[in-house]
Amino acid sequence: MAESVRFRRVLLKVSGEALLGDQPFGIDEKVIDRIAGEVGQAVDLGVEVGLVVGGGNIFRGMTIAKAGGNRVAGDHMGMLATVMNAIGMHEALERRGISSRVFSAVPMPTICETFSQQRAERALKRSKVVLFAGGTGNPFFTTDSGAALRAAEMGCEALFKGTNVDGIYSADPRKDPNAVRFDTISHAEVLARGLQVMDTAAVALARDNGIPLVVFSIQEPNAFVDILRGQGRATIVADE
Ligand SMILES: Nc1ncnc2c1ncn2[C@@H]1O[C@H](COP(=O)(O)OP(=O)(O)OP(=O)(O)O)[C@@H](O)[C@H]1O
Ligand SMILES: O=c1ccn([C@@H]2O[C@H](COP(=O)(O)O)[C@@H](O)[C@H]2O)c(=O)[nH]1
Repeated sequence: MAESVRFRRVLLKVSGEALLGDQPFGIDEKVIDRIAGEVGQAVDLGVEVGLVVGGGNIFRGMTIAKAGGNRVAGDHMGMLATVMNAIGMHEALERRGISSRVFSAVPMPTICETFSQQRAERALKRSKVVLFAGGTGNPFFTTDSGAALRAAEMGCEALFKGTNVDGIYSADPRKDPNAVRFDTISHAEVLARGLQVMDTAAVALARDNGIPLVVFSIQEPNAFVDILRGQGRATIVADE
């Protein structure tokens, strides 16, 4: 009999920064291989997995904007960074024999497929991991928003954010040693308190579509699968 899991279809957002490992830039092959393996375990549990990888290990548009440059051009570069990471993750999955497809919000047909909800749906139903690259395809957004958008479009039961911290705190735990961690919190409270672990647009989109958020440390080996099994450490964001 199939093992029971909390969700049957999820969107996993992995922050680009998490792929750095010990490096200052780019992708640590050991890290991406471990994450690919954990995604494969989720598929083996019968979970349909959509995957969004951020671009923070390569480029963020705000870097250019803060230096007085053109934000739109910077965001275009950031979106391309997310495509690079998606291709890297696709390779890592395929090396492990985990079938996956890359759909980009920005058409680049010689490199990967252009996003189509219908084709992504068919791929998920066939137990393929679906990588959503290029964020929303628009500047002034982030991959958190892209992940919330795809989670809504694909009818995901939860949006997992795998990041460098083990949940949502009352303040950024990397800056405030007195920050207090939440086990559960509502979307409304995350927004009202201005908690920055995910961007506001993403939290609002998840709230409006009744999608719970699960914030956990992707640095913690097996956390993703443990949480799917009803164990593991995470902050759950859900309506009261
Ligand atoms: N209230 C909070 N609770 C938890 N983390 C917070 C909070 N406020 C800010 N953060 C910070 O938010 C970060 C999460 O964002 P993350 O690094 O995953 O960025 P991202 O934009 O999603 O991904 P990328 O690295 O691809 O740009 C954490 O590392 C944490 O330091
Ligand atoms: O919809 C989107 C998604 C992303 N961007 C740009 O890409 C970078 C990297 O994404 P992160 O979410 O920060 O990892 C982001 O900083 C934006 O510059 C975008 O423009 N639109």
